[in-house]
Amino acid sequence: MLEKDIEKVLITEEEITIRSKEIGAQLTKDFEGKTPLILGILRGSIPFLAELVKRIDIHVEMDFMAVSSYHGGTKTSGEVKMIMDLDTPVNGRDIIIVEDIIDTGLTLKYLKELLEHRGAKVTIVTMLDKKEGRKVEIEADYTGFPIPNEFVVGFGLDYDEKYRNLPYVGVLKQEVYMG
Ligand SMILES: O=P(O)(O)OC[C@H]1O[C@H](OP(=O)(O)OP(=O)(O)O)[C@H](O)[C@@H]1O
Ligand code: HPA
Repeated sequence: MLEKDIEKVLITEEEITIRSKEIGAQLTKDFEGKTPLILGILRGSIPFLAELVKRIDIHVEMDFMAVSSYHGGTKTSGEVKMIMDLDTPVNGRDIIIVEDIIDTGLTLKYLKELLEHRGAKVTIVTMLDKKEGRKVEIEADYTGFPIPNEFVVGFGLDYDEKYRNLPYVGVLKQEVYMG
């Protein structure tokens, strides 16, 4: 049903599962002896976060923040808005931010600076990295997949709040944007 709107699949469900296991194993090693706070950024990160946390074999805590830099469609507004903040102190904590994608970098730069300002030690994990989209300098510590400069949907990523529930990452057919 939804598949009819997809031009091409960029990353399959199986590839995401395999990569999540690899990153989870790496985080398990790198954070051994610590209890990091896994911080999911709503809403897009949820499917990837769910894959990833199952592969981390140390104690973690989980929390969520919601910010928004997109007002629907495929264009960024250039400004990041806080929608839902943490209500616990993070001073001195190891925080692992989990994101679905870094594109312009605006969202993560804002979040990283905010949390560091509050005294946290911030590590960034992203499922996708669209390097050509960058407007500000920010790098992930762990990346699932680099992707080309195309608008993608699926596995959490939306177009106008739709397609988040696709079990893979893909590119929409042009006619979908034309309505
Ligand atoms: O690097 P950037 O250009 O800032 O883009 C990345 C951010 O944009 C999307 O979120 P969005 O604000 O659309 O919210 P959502 O997760 O609810 O879709 C995505 O989930 C990232 O959080
Ligand atoms: O390519 C994208 N797709 C969906 N949401 C996004 N937010 C930033 N880049 C993207």
